[in-house]
Amino acid sequence: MDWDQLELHPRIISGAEMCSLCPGGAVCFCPGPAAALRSSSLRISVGCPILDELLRGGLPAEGVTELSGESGAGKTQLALQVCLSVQYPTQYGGLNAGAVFISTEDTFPVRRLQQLIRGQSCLRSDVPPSLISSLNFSDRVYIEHAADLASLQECVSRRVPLLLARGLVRLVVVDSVAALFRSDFLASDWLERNRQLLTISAALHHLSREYSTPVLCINQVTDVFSSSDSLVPPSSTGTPTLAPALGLAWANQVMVRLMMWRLQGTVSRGDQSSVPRRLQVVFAPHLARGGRGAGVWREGVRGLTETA
Ligand SMILES: Nc1ncnc2c1ncn2[C@@H]1O[C@H](COP(=O)(O)OP(=O)(O)OP(=O)(O)O)[C@@H](O)[C@H]1O
Repeated sequence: MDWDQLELHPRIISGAEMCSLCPGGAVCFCPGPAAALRSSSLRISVGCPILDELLRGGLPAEGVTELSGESGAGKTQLALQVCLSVQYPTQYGGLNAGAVFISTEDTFPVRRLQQLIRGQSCLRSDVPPSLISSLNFSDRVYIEHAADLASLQECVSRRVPLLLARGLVRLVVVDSVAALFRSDFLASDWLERNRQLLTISAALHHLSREYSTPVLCINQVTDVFSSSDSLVPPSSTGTPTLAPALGLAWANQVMVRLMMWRLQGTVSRGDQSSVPRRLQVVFAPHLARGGRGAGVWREGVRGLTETA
């Protein structure tokens, strides 16, 4: 499969003048993706040099980045990893601050976070061990639960701004955006659903802009039966194909879209094995399309070397 030949997204993201977040004369909530990237060349390392290379340093330190993918792809694993990375000083790819993790579906995976914290000295061999052991990682991950849209709105408009204003956090993770929109609306409510989507995304953009903070939104995928709409084959033989959930109304609010999915087979390393994954850049104003293989290990998500 030549991944770069995939028809990834219908819209064009090219010049500094084009704001992909506010198409068609809609009310503009944002400075546009290129402006957001111009204002800061800072990136948050995702904790692995191979994946950072794909992302030209990591996640942009401003704007809304979406990570979508099928269940079990490793989206939450990568998001947790970034919640730790952001705590390092900037020379190690962090922003020297904590993260707020808004969980909308499952209970927050506390034990897995603790395992990832213990694995930092293995994952982050670029960081002095004394620095790793001096950081109280778990004290700087703030967990919020939002079981419905009203709670999410309350969270992003009241509690999260307090954390940001006090300088306690510099990363907002929402895991996941799709869950609430799937549970709170019937298919016939699409107009109200889109209105709520824009309200939530406006609040997230406001947080990002006001506090110079990156927002990472986890999204799920839906089956797509038209080949022209499809983004990703779930496997080499797979039909139907998969596309991020929530449609174009949401896609147009996102500055960077990444996808992650499981491939077939197994990769091994020492006493561990993993289902191989792929992290793919679907669109981003500063990145070429491309992807890298990855595995989920005890210490976290790592890109695979070409020979792995
Ligand atoms: N301790 C661990 N060691 C190795 N791999 C792990 C560990 N914990 C989880 N994983 C891997 O991560 C996968 C789950 O990843 P994750 O929870 O990030 O999925 P997801 O993409 O967020 O899925 P969903 O949309 O269902 O929440 C497991 O299926 C397993 O392969």
